[in-house]
Amino acid sequence: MTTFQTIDDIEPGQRLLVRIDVNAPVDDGVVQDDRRFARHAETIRELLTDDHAITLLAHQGRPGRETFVSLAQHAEILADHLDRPVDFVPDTVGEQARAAIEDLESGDVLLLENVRMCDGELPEEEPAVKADTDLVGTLADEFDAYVNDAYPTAHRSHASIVGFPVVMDAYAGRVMEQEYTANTAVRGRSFDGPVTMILGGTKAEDVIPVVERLAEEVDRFCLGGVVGELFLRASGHDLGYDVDGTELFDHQWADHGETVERLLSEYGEKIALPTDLASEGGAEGEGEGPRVETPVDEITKETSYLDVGSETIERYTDLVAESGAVYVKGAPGVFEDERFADGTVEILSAIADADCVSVVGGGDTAHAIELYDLAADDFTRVSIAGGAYVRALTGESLPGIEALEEAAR
Ligand SMILES: Nc1ncnc2c1ncn2[C@@H]1O[C@H](COP(=O)(O)OP(=O)(O)O)[C@@H](O)[C@H]1O
Ligand SMILES: O=C(OP(=O)(O)O)[C@H](O)COP(=O)(O)O
Repeated sequence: MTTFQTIDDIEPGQRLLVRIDVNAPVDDGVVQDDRRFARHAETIRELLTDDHAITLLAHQGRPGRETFVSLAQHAEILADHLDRPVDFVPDTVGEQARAAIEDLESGDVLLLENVRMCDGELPEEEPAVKADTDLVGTLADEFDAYVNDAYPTAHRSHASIVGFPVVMDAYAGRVMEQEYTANTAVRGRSFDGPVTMILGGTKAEDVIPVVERLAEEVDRFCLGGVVGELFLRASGHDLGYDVDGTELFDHQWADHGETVERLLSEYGEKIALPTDLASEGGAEGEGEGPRVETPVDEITKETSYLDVGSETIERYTDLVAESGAVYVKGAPGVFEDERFADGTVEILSAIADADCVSVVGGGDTAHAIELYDLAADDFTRVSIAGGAYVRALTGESLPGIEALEEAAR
């Protein structure tokens, strides 16, 4: 039983603004198709059967990152999934966008430009503040109702997530409804065996609070990726520093280093850290060097480590094999590069083979399942969300859901 309205509650033939999340991996400027497109295509297809005119609003990356690109390619990928045209306009809130929206007829689908290119979208602020942005004020006038299908962004108090429900009728899309219900249901379940959580990826700030919030429910946390290196740094290793211009470690350490140190001292017995890591070998300038593994005790600050090593993989997969439930958020290594995919692929394969309840979350992590031909059916659930899914596990409320609930009241 949901406490918000869904697309079942919308009268046919409306002009809808639909927020989706097709934030996808980008490889050398090329946007990669992933499960998010397929899932949102299902919602859009369902809306089209009710003769709505649909304008899609979405984001990609964050300003300053390589993944911060236009949504032109996203429109093409969506069109392939829908097997019908999806128009794209390189504007979100200006005259060009408004003209394209006004031209829309029932059964048309239009995608607006990356909403994170608009002032007012990104800083996380209260819904009333976000409702007061030019973005919300201008676009709200063009539509009969707002649909939020962007579950993977439901944990962000951004204008396109929490602003529109303040000023117009707001409904949850199918992805939002199904992901929210399924992820919330995992919380509080009891399992036949220890609960293991694999934590990795780059967004350490989304993952660090999970250790404390789930310390009661989870028996052991197996860390990898950037978050693993930050915990190794806290435990006194010469690791977890930005090298070669990366911007992954030092700012997250500055913001969360003290928390990581405290978590390690309070929950250390539950936290498994890598004992070896993999990096690129070979002399500088030689091109793609081979994978080289180094025990963490011999590691130096000057090298970028891109995967957990074989000894760590064996420890983690042994823990997985004896688990009653395994949750995953974030990849243990840079699996997009085959040399550094062992940790991610072997740990995911061990979970797929284990006789346990398994939930894998995170846009990038879920992408690894497709990239390496693992069967999604071998997992109990593959969520298209990362940060939002772990918050659902911890019982923390999601601003995007709260906004829909408030609109329903
Ligand atoms: N040691 C590492 N250094 C840099 N990037 C890493 C490392 N380990 C994993 N990653 C990257 O983390 C990404 C996933 O991070 P994140 O966005 O936090 O997870 P998700 O999207 O699954 O929620 C992967 O694409 C992977 O390349
Ligand atoms: O991909 C996303 O989150 P995820 O990496 O937690 O799955 C969402 O699109 C949110 O993006 P953000 O973490 O840049 O706000």
